[in-house]
Amino acid sequence: MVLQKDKENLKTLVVGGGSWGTALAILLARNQVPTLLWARDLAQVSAMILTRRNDRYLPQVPFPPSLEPIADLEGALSQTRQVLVTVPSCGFRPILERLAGRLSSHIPLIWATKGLEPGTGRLLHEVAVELLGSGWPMAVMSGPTFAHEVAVGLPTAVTVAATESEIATRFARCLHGDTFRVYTSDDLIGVQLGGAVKNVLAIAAGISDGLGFGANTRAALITRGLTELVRFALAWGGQKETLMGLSGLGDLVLTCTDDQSRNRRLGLALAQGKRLDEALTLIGQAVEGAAAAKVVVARAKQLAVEMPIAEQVYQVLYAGRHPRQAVELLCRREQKPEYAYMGYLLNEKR
Ligand SMILES: NC(=O)C1=CN([C@@H]2O[C@H](COP(=O)(O)OP(=O)(O)OC[C@H]3O[C@@H](n4cnc5c(N)ncnc54)[C@H](OP(=O)(O)O)[C@@H]3O)[C@@H](O)[C@H]2O)C=CC1
Ligand SMILES: O=C(CO)COP(=O)(O)O
Repeated sequence: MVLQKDKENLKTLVVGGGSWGTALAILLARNQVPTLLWARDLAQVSAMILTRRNDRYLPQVPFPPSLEPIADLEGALSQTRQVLVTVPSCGFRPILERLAGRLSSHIPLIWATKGLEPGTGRLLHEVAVELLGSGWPMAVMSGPTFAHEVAVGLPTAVTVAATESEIATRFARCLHGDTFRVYTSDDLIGVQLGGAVKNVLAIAAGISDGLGFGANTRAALITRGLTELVRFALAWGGQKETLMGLSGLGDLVLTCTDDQSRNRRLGLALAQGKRLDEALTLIGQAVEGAAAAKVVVARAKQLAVEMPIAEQVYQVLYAGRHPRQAVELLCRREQKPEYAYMGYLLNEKR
């Protein structure tokens, strides 16, 4: 149990001043958790101190009094009781390399990043274990959460999975409030894979809608996408219940169906004939599914898991396949029983 007094003692450092880091810092501070928000760009930090908003990534949402933007990462670490990393997956290792050696061993590391390590395809907790050591208290939060909706206080629910239940419970209490609900879990693998793979599938949903296909197609993509996600996560050691929960199905539905999603918007732009680099520049924010498509497809091959939708997204992004042809190829796949993947759901060996 974390009392209000304890929350006030749980000064939290949010590392990453993008839309998600800012929304979470606002949420924590609104819950009376003293919160430091670090961004790598000094000019951005100075502007946030001056205007008490993040005009670059989350305009219109004022900072609560207990939120303090900060430019000195090392100085911030010396004051903090827990660290929440919110940079995109490409920045995860570099940030942890800066934190390692400066972070005291009892300070939990939590991240809200959704992705695998670009290049290696490793889970982010594997990167964290490599850099901080295996006994380090760590947790990941994930779920259906658009930053703006969280920042303005619309009701939202997430999952926090941790190496120790006490870490998850303590962090959950810091986030928990009238409009924010946190469920805890011990399935770090499942929670991370849900967040990483849904981004790839949201690109597929965007492509489908951008091509003018209908609600039937979108529902089929989400459902068959979930099948791929479950197969992949079970083969990796995740738990099926996790994939049916907020960090799996919940986030998949959210991201595939609403244009607040940057991954979905990437798919829409590709379907309209934009090149990948053009579309990414236009969106101008983290689009994790673009990097995730590469490593998810490579990992699926290693694990001998079929992921036809992710494979087609990869082909459109990196092999010049026309989006319309990708959809045709998916439809023309050999006929099979819907539950051919049931062995995975029952945790049977293939
Ligand atoms: N936005 C959302 O609704 C949600 C996002 N997420 C996840 O959160 C993560 C961050 O996304 P989000 O905040 O939306 O992204 P944004 O594009 O809004 O912001 C990215 C932020 O990360 C910073 N950054 C980028 N690379 C590095 C790096 N190498 N080192 C330090 N900082 C870096 C950027 O700094 P600069 O401005 O200087 O480039 C910027 O502050 C992603 O994994 C995303 O999937 C999860 C749930 C919801
Ligand atoms: O993760 C998110 C919602 O849960 C944000 O989705 P996008 O990164 O696609 O914008």
